[in-house]
Amino acid sequence: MTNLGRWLVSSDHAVLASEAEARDWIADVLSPTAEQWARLERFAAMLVAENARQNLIAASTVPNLWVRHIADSAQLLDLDRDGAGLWVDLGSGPGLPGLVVAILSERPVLLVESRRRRCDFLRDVAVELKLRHVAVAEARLEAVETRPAGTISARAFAPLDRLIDLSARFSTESTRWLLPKGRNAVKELALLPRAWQSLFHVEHSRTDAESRILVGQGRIAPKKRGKA
Ligand SMILES: C[S@@+](CC[C@H](N)C(=O)[O-])C[C@H]1O[C@@H](n2cnc3c(N)ncnc32)[C@H](O)[C@@H]1O
Repeated sequence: MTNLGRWLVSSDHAVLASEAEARDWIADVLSPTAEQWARLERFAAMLVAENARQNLIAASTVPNLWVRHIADSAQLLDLDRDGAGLWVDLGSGPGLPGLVVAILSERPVLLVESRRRRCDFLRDVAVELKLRHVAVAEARLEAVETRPAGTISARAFAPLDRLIDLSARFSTESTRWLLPKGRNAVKELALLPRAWQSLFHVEHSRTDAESRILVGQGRIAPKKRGKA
């Protein structure tokens, strides 16, 4: 670890450079069972097929699906090995990272997604892959009933201060925050209130040399709002 500004940053490591490397990394680090591999393959196939019907992932990323989406999601599990309790994935879209987490672990997972067609896909995958520990909240996050989250993840969901503000009510002292934030991670972190910043450190992404993942632990009090 090194210090970058006020934050501890994990050591740099080689990024996954090919689809084969992404698969090997998942196999080596997360040791999926044969059944989990089969589910992961089926999810990948369903995602590509559904992408022809609705815009779920950029077409340019399909040839690199395992690096850009599957391993990119799976790396969050590696950062949460001792995690427990409900995993809440905000703005799950096609289940990235939420469905990958559900396939590779037995953690109960709540996928929060406001768009109906995306929720239809999430439910179809959960039924087809018999992921009984997955629930889909088809709603805006703002309308989802508060419950304690063991882990909160959000990929490409909202600017950092907004996503934390919207989801703070789900956090407890033991909540782990896993927020892939691309190239602007440190900049976004620097804009947070100091009290929030201190809960986070910065990890390098395995899938993009420039991308970072904000990893935090603890309860964040939602901002106080005046009466409308
Ligand atoms: C850019 S997509 C990212 C999807 C997925 N996490 C990924 O990385 O591929 C953002 C998703 O968040 C959903 N979303 C945006 N605002 C939301 C809200 N307030 N509550 C629930 N879902 C929301 C959108 O419908 C969309 O599917």
